[in-house]
Amino acid sequence: MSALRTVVFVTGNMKKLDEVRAILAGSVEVINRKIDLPELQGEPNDIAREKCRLAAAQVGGPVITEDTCLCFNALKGLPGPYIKWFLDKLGHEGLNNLIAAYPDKSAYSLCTFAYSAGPGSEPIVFEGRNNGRIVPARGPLDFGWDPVFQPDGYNETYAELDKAIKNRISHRSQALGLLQKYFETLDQK
Ligand SMILES: O=c1[nH]c(=O)c2ncn([C@@H]3O[C@H](COP(=O)(O)OP(=O)(O)OP(=O)(O)O)[C@@H](O)[C@H]3O)c2[nH]1
Ligand SMILES: [Mg+2]
Repeated sequence: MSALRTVVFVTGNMKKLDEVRAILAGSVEVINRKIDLPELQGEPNDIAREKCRLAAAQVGGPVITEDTCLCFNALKGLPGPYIKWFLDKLGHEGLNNLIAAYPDKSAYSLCTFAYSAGPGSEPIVFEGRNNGRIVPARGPLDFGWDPVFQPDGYNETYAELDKAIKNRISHRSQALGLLQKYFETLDQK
């Protein structure tokens, strides 16, 4: 049996790390470097690539990074990559209030993983997206905006869903599925 691939995941967010480890369990071993990387402003894809370039330079080897957005359709995709600061300042109720004047409560969670083979090596990105809607907070409050995001096809918010179900359907697991496929192509070379 071949040894598990090992990757360094640069993130300051231990909740992300837990989910990534759970989703990749048995296929990839994830080592964490806890660096809160500066983030460029702009489109999610560009933010994800730049974050990965910085991470590869700091670590001096192959890395993955991840950037998560929560996008409200009524606001044409905002707060998007700025959700961390909106959540921090406004809280769950404030996120609901942002779209109170709009009948459209639909939203999507977007996760962009980026992989760089090392310093100077152009990052490759893998995107996962899950559609849903913004609801008043329900469920445990231990991870970000999970209590206000209800994925399509479910009566529960991400926070209320069993962790195994969230990890099967989430933005994060879809993006990681693509990353895993990419790693498989590398293994075949
Ligand atoms: O309820 C949630 N369910 C999720 O599945 C999820 N994934 C990320 N987040 C939050 O959304 C912002 C993204 O910002 P972000 O991508 O810059 O992350 P971060 O700064 O925390 O870590 P990192 O940039 O060091 O990796 C941060 O507030 C994260 O806590 C989530 N909240
Ligand atoms: Mg961040």
